[in-house]
Formats: sequence, structure tokens, C-alpha cells
Amino acid sequence: MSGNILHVENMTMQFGGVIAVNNLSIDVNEGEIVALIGPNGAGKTTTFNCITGVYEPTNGCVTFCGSTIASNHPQGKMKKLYAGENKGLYKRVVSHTPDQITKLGIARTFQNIRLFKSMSVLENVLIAKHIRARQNIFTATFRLNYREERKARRECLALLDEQALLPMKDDLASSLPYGLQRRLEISRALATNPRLLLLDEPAAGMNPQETQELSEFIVQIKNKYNLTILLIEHHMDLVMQISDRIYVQDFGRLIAQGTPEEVQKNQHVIDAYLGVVEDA
Ligand SMILES: Nc1ncnc2c1ncn2[C@@H]1O[C@H](COP(=O)(O)OP(=O)(O)OP(=O)(O)O)[C@@H](O)[C@H]1O
Repeated sequence: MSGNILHVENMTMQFGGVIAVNNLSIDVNEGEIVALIGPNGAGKTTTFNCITGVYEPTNGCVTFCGSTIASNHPQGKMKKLYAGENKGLYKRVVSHTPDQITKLGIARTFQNIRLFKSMSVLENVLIAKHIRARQNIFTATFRLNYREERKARRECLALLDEQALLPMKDDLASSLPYGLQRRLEISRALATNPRLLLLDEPAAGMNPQETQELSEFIVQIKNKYNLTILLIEHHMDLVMQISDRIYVQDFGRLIAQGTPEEVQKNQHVIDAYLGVVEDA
């Protein structure tokens, strides 16, 4: 393992009166699998949304591979707003769109699988691949990047082969069984060549055997594609088995962090989360 790849510093995300993420600081080092766990409504998905540019954090800063990708605090750079009700005003903010963040090397999957259900398996992966392509409306219209398109297609077919999805390449995404839809969603994320992969409840809806297979799959893709992984998950077997470190969030705040052994023994975590799971 080597240096820091993701640094989240004092990040807060407020929706009106709701503080979904409260002064959160986390670090992820290259090559690690890090889990973010906590009860329902703890702020985990909102944390992912702030890291991936879906939301601009109300406060705090996110750094990826040493570059600031979101910043909104008094020391932040002043930016002029050109649209919206605050047009013309200056704001202390640095923010990127989700597409820009994907291009920088962060990919994610969602709690509820988000595929283009009426498109084929191959088309789903090709669309993700195009986020990284050097296309514009002109080159796309006149197909000037034909060589690049063919290369993208070859790479997507190879990826589907590696993920055992090649036999279904022409099938509609919606026709795949649930477990394979999850795998396709992860393949789409991999098609963008990420360095950091964020997985939001990848085992949701899976039985114990599928969850075990998924644990092995996550470790496999991490090693095969040299990934760093940050994941949100409620299946504690998976979390404890594959995580190098765990952060625990509750009511937006970080309440604990450490190795799986340390977190399992932490009384705050047992009270806020693990105890509840055992009793359920
Ligand atoms: N766009 C939004 N507008 C208003 N409130 C929001 C919004 N997004 C999230 N919240 C609120 O922020 C809090 C944290 O939600 P979040 O989805 O991040 O939790 P979570 O830890 O991911 O929960 P779960 O494990 O159930 O997915 C909740 O109270 C939620 O209702």
C-alpha cells in the first residue's frame, strides 16, 4: 500500500435543517479497501454524493490524488456564478461535475442499480467508456474518431469477457438476473478506468451465498485493475472480511474508525449500529 488517494476534510452537507454529513474527515490510501458503515440515514450516500460532485458540500474540502475536487470554506477560491438566482455574485467554492470527476478517475455504483435497461449489455458499457473518450459533437457526427470507437469497442468486449458477461453482450440489460445486473453496473464503472471505485451497498438484496461471491469478486477486481475501493455496506460479513479499515458514521458524524477487529469491539459502534443489527 502507498500514499493517500482520497482526503475528505471537515466536510458538512446541510439540506435546510437537516445536517446529513457533519464535519466528516476521512482518508483512503492507494490499494486499500475501506468501508463506510452506519445506521440508515447516517449520511453515507450523501458523503458519496459530495465526493462524486452530485452535491457541492456546504463546508469542507475533498482532495483526490493531491488535487482539490471540492472545496467550500472561508479559505476557498472565489468563483463568479454565471447562472441561477445568485448570478454575478462571487462564491468561495471549487466544484466539479460528476462527469469531470469520473474523468479524473473516480467511478461509482449506486444503491439502486442504474443501468440503461432498454439497451444491450455491450451498449451500457460502451456509453460508460465514452465518458473517457476524446469526443465532441463534430467528431461524433462525422465519425472522425472511428479508430478510437473501434478501440473502445474492443476494450469493452474484453472487459465483458473478463467479467463473464460476454455471452450476454447483446441481451437487454433488464433481462439479466439481479446478480448479473450488479456485475454489469460494476463493469460500467470499470470501463471508465478508475483509480478509485466507490460501491454503494453492492450486496443489497443478495443472499448469503451471493454476498460471499461478491466479496471474492470485489477483492479480485481490486487486484486485477489496481483499484482502491471505498464501499458502503450493511452486510457486516462482507465488510469485516474484505475491509482493511472501517469508518463508522452516525447522524452525519464520524463516531469510530479502525481495523475490522477494533471497530467490532468499539462500544459506541455496538450501541449505535452493530448491536441493533444483532438484535434485529
Ligand atoms: N437531497 C436531499 N434533501 C434533503 N434531505 C436529504 C437529501 N439527501 C439525503 N437527505 C437526508 O440526509 C440524511 C442522510 O441520508 P443518506 O441517504 O446520506 O443516509 P445513508 O447513511 O446513506 O442511509 P441508508 O443506509 O439508509 O442508505 C437523511 O436524513 C436523509 O433524509
